[in-house]
Amino acid sequence: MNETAVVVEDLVKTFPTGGEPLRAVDHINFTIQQGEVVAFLGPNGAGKTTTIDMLLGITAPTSGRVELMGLDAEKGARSGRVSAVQQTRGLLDDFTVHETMRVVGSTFKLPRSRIDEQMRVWGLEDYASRKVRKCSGGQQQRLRFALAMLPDPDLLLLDEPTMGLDVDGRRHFWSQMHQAADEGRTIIFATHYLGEAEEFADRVILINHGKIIADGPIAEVRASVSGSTVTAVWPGVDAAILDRLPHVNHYDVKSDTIAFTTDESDDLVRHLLNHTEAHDVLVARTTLEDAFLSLTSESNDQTEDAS
Ligand SMILES: Nc1ncnc2c1ncn2[C@@H]1O[C@H](COP(=O)(O)OP(=O)(O)OP(=O)(O)O)[C@@H](O)[C@H]1O
Repeated sequence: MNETAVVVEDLVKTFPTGGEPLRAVDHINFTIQQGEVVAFLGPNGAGKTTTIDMLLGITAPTSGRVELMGLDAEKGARSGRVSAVQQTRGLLDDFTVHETMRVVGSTFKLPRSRIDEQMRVWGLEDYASRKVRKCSGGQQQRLRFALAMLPDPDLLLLDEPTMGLDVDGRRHFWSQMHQAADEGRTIIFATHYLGEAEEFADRVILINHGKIIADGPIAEVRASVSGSTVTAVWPGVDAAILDRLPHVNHYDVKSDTIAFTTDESDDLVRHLLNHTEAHDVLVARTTLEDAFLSLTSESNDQTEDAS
């Protein structure tokens, strides 16, 4: 059964500024099927949080439509089928950890056993009676995860979920999310950590300046930035020589090392070693990070050209 979890149609959000309104989300469209794990990637200010806030019904779209599990955003959030972990919101400072869990559990009429289980799963028992404001950032984040999982949601929306977590916390979080995904839940997360997207997501939606600039399986997005990176040590090489090299799409000079992107790495390596002074030549396949940098810089160029 492949139910549609999320539909986003021609979604726009503009914010007033002193002058020209700021279009934080600019006519985006996507559909996510139940059971997909999707990473929203994008540089600071790309529009990831604004998009997630519209999915959650926290921010009203300027125009366009959002549907979650067949419900509009607000009803989706109220139903308990959709849960969120957000960067800063969602906790009351003067409640203890256990009280917070109980209050949220009672709004969904959950049995005590479910609350105890999630306290255990997220390692909250050791500081159950601590006030939220006295918990560390990582402990508060664990509480947010426990609260999000409490109603056994079908869809999880996570805005930079592992920010501020130590290595153990991060590992524990992702192992729980792996389990949640294996159970067929849909997971959408915004992240700056390309490694997390690469390791965990089936699909990546790359956002820049409020627009989707790539959407697809990680391997496809990586491959859309064609070819490989070839690096070589070549002290004092002239730009005029680099400009004339065959088989090169693009190059960057960092002191004595030149990084080339190419679709024909074998031919380029052969040329460099046989016909030039370059040495210590290395070939690496394009990483998601290369794709991310290349696609965002292309879209920055287009935005500059348009303005
Ligand atoms: N309430 C608001 N009022 C005015 N501008 C806003 C508001 N919220 C966000 N913006 C602007 O909208 C743009 C997108 O912001 P958003 O927080 O969605 O980006 P992001 O991709 O989540 O960034 P980050 O990775 O830094 O968290 C930014 O330019 C931001 O300054």
